[in-house]
Amino acid sequence: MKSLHFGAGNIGRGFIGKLLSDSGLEVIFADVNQPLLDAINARGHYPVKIVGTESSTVTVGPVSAINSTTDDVLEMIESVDLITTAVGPAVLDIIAQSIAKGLMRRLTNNDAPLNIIACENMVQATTHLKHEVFKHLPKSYHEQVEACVGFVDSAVDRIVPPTQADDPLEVTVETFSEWIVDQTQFKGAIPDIVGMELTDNLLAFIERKLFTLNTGHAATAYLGAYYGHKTILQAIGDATIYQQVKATMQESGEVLIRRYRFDRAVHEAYIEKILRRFANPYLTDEVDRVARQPIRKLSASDRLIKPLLGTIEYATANDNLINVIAATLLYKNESDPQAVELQTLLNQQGVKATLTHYTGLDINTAEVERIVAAYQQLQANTPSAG
Ligand SMILES: NC(=O)C1=CN([C@@H]2O[C@H](COP(=O)(O)OP(=O)(O)OC[C@H]3O[C@@H](n4cnc5c(N)ncnc54)[C@H](O)[C@@H]3O)[C@@H](O)[C@H]2O)C=CC1
Ligand SMILES: O=P(O)(O)OC[C@H]1O[C@](O)(CO)[C@@H](O)[C@@H]1O
Repeated sequence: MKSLHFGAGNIGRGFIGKLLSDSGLEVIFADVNQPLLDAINARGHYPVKIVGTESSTVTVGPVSAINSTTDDVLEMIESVDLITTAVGPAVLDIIAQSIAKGLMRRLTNNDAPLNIIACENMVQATTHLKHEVFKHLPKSYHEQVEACVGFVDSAVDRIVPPTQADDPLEVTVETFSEWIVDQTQFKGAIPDIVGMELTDNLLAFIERKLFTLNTGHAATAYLGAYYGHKTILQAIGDATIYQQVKATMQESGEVLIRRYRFDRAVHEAYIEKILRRFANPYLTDEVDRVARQPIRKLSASDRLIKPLLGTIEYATANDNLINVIAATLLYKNESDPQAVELQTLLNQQGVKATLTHYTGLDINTAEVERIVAAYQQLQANTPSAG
């Protein structure tokens, strides 16, 4: 079997590409980073360092790579058995056009089933990709694509920070990994991929990961930035932050327990495990990586506002979520375009208008007032640098 993976980055090489290769699939990466593509093709394999209490280095390959912006991708789509992505939610709309063109070429002479799995930190990312692909498909293709192409939603969980190694292909990953896919959305036989778990209740798993790992990680990052920490390890090692992160995850966890009837003790243990993952001393993860694109993370369907809306729905505690959202508004990073845009709007329109603009929260809700008050309190008590 042959698979095409869009995005030869941290997750692409460190997680999804590794699982596909470990399962015996021929892996072809599509990316826009030409030096990265050239390095992959020059060696045909790359090292993955797996770090935790037990650390090891494994070699992933044979692999090859093509440029995502060329017709090579269209040709590859004609013959592959599986497409996966890890490009970042915003890039899905870009690759959708290439996928649509590739499908049009494929379906003229190949109606074998093809499954597409977007592996992004985004709820139902593949369903979104499907809608974008269909925008670029003439209506005459819609029925055939619906019959032959599965767009499979997934939840992806492994912390993979940018490599610190001299070798640009080396990627360092934590021991933990979880890739869960919606088994009801496949067309044809479900590929047997080691580490790919099947479920018919994906939304519960997506929200469990988004509301626990990503919410907790965002809390660690934005509180870490506020208190002047550079790495996640430093931030989670700060007792003040640790307690607030844990309490935030418990608030978002209460929503999951009520919504999906999760076992309370099991979920508490899941939170504790994620806190230990954040404190992995072998993983060098930057606050700025986890805090990247704060506007995306303040959106209504993402890791901060979606759980907050759940606390409103179930009338449960949310003081810590409120405080983390306020800390997010204080996040500054001149090299992150979304962080710059956020601060610009705050300076131009003030907190309340900026908050409601990006989060979609109703300006008249008590939570908006409370976030503004928390923002002002944090601003007044900003820790001195150094
Ligand atoms: N890094 C992590 O720990 C985790 C990340 N994720 C998610 O995985 C996705 C990727 O994240 P990372 O691997 O960390 O990012 P990354 O920045 O390391 O990798 C993204 C890759 O996509 C490539 N790319 C950009 N535009 C492209 C295009 N048009 N066609 C093909 N490739 C293109 C980039 O050159 C880069 O190599 C994101 O949705 C992220 O939220 C999910 C779980 C863990
Ligand atoms: O990739 P994003 O959505 O910008 O945020 C990084 C998040 O992804 C992860 O890498 C894993 O989901 C976490 O480390 C972090 O919460």
